[in-house]
Amino acid sequence: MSGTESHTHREEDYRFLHSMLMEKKLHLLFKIHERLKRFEKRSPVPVQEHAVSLASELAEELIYQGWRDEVKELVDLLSKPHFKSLLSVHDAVAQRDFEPSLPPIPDDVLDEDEDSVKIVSLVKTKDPLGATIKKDKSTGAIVVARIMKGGAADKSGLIHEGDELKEVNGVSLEHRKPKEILPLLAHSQGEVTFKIIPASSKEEMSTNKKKLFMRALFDYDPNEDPTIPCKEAAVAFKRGDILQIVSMEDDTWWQACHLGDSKSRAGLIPSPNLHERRVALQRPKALFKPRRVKPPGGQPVFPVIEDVDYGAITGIHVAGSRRSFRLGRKSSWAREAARFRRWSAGVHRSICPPTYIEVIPYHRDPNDRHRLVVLVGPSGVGVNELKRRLLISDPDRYAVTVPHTTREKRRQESEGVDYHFVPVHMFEELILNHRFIEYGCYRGHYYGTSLDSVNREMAEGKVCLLDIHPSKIKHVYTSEFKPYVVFVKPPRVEELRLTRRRAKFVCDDEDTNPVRVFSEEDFEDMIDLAESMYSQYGHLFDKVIVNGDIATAFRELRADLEKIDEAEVHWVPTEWICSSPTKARRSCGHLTGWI
Ligand SMILES: Nc1ncnc2c1ncn2[C@@H]1O[C@H](COP(=O)(O)OP(=O)(O)OP(=O)(O)O)[C@@H](O)[C@H]1O
Repeated sequence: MSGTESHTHREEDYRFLHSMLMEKKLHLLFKIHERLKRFEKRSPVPVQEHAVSLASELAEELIYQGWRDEVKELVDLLSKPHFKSLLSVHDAVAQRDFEPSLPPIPDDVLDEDEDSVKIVSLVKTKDPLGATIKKDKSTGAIVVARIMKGGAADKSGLIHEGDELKEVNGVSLEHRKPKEILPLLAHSQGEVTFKIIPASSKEEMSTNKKKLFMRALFDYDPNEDPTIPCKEAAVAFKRGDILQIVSMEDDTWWQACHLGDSKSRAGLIPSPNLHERRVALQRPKALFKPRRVKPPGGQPVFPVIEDVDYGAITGIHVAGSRRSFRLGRKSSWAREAARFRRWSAGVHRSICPPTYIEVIPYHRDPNDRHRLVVLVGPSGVGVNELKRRLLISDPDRYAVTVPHTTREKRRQESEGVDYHFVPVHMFEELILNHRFIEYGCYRGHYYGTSLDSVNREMAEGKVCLLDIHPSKIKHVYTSEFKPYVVFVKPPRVEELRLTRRRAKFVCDDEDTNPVRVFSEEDFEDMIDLAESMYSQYGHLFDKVIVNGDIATAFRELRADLEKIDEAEVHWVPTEWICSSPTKARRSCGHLTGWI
């Protein structure tokens, strides 16, 4: 009370406070509180757990002690129902009988390499467990999506959001859909046993960087590297290999091992910084020296010409088929300019070369859309021919997009089959809204392949075959399309001569001879262009098919596409699946700039 005086100005307040603090009940409450606190500190354990039987034994004993008043009183006390109930509650608490009885953990439940697995048993009442589950898109695992406050799962404190469910009552949940699992839970009565990988242990794993994978975007051979600190400690790899990164602590040399080889010792690989520095130091080859060229009869211009190799009209399709007029258009002037483009591309690449891209496994659900198949290659190499053969081989499986155009519909053509015929203003609106993957203008008319046309085929459940210039891959390099990029490469010139003897291709309509055979120059251009495409965009290619003998190339392509479609795991860029960048991606932040 002395402490309160300065704060209480009014007499009545003071009196009220005084009477309250002097209240006997309040003092008793404090005493109880202190007792409980002391009691808690002692953490009492029951003296024994069978007070009920002890009391009845005692009562029996007492009977033989003769009926003295004290004995009689004690026997009366012990036989009172309230007292008996009190002892029985004591026993229940002492034996922790209020908790559900759980079955013993089966012996075979833990695999040796699953040391982070947790077995959780809950007693299920009629009420639901109070948790929702979902399938993790990237891993295919069943994970706890939400825990409802106050539900059985929440009260148990044993299941948490993000936990991966491996088994329910001994039934494996692998390859199961959430809707197949719910009945499993609904029908369980009494105890439900879960095998769980706790979310916390998964986080630990990722912070330990045990599960960080990168796809190599360049070839590395330690035997050719004079700067490697120790050749024996290095790991060789090829472009496209998946590496498990185990340490990024050193700025110059990372540590990694090949996918599936994690049990063996990790080795050194060049860090992105090191590889970039090295490439930047390499001087562009003298072979590709830029030259000023003059267009025929025109002003001398600096030869930066948009898409000379591909013509100014990339992306013209006739019902999804390319027209091969591009080679035919080439003049010696255009050829010279193309050479400059190759040189400048080489210089540009040497400034920011591709190094690694973080990837994660994507488990494709059979109900998911097929991946988009992108076919790229130099003009005339046979992309169209391969696409045609795929379509004929299985028209129910494969499809191509219907292009848009602003030109007049011809008599034999149908809307939505040969083209989507649209007015110019609509085409330009689609351009402004970035709805085209590729578009161009030819003889005063627009032609283009839209994202919507690809989506349409994919939504039909078809494997959509898209044939675009590699510079346009970036428009479909997203989780929505998950493109699988096939590069069709010409064989050596001798084989081209042999295989293309009878082949003809469609040239520019303005050409005197719109359908003509390949010339030596065409072969040279095709090989040159393939080389520059590979060096500039090779990091985006998932598969390279050499189109020498057409039947062999077609068989290889079809088998590869079937294999991809059936594959359980697809290693795809992490950013297609996860929205938040990991530490690793932050350290390779320039990766997104590559495409
Ligand atoms: N492996 C091959 N052997 C023989 N001829 C081939 C082979 N591949 C393609 N051809 C033929 O070469 C010509 C050009 O092929 P195609 O039209 O498929 O090329 P493309 O890559 O689609 O070129 P563009 O994009 O310029 O149309 C066609 O006559 C085609 O039948």
